[in-house]
Amino acid sequence: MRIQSEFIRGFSALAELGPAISVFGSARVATDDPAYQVGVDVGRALVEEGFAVVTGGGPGAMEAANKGAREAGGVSVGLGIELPFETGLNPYVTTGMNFRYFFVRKTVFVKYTQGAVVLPGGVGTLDEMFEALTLVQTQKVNHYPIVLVGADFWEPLRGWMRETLLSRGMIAAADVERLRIVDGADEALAFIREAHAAALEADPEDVAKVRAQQLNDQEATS
Ligand SMILES: CC(C)=CCNc1ncnc2c1ncn2[C@@H]1O[C@H](COP(=O)(O)O)[C@@H](O)[C@H]1O
Repeated sequence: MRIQSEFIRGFSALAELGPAISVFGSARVATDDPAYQVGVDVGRALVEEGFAVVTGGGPGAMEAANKGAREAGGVSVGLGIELPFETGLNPYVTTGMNFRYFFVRKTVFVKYTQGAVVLPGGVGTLDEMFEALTLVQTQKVNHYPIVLVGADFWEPLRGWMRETLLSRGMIAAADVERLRIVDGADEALAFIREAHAAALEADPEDVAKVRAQQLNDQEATS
């Protein structure tokens, strides 16, 4: 019951959200780390392109993206998680809620956004990135660009996916190529823009359908 009500709360909180992009990344990046500034730039660039920014609402890269989004006057969403060591939502979140369950929260990230920008991070970031990739690979989610920012950080992972996963037949070449690696906010935005435009072209009613689906879900669960 608790799980169900958390899904409902999450769906209701974001039902009216327009086009949005998730930003995942390390909770541990310090504000003076250059990676923090990349997060700020990503948040700002997404808002300037017309997207709401959705993060885990915590510190580090999440805070950076929320800061950029908020400072650009956009919708800055934080889907927080209740943890034993309470950190709370960062101060740049304009729309926030806290989840008890990571898996509910992960569903909400992918369901209510049209793509993901992934900044360098640890297991939490990898979990979110692979969740999104699994849903795309299995076509549970379509037209969902995933862009990894920071070639030096991400190339070794993609290399391992090619050399080990692909060569042993555990993954398709297309799945590896789905992960676009870029450097910096401008390149990340260019890819998201291109992918979003392609999605709209493939299905011009895409955004409208996403909206309608969200409203249906909300009605079905209320
Ligand atoms: C300093 C610290 C560990 C704070 C934890 N506070 C957190 N607050 C919100 N989301 C989080 C937190 N830790 C991990 N996550 C989730 O996992 C990702 C970061 O995990 P990591 O630091 O890469 O592995 C984020 O995208 C976020 O969605």
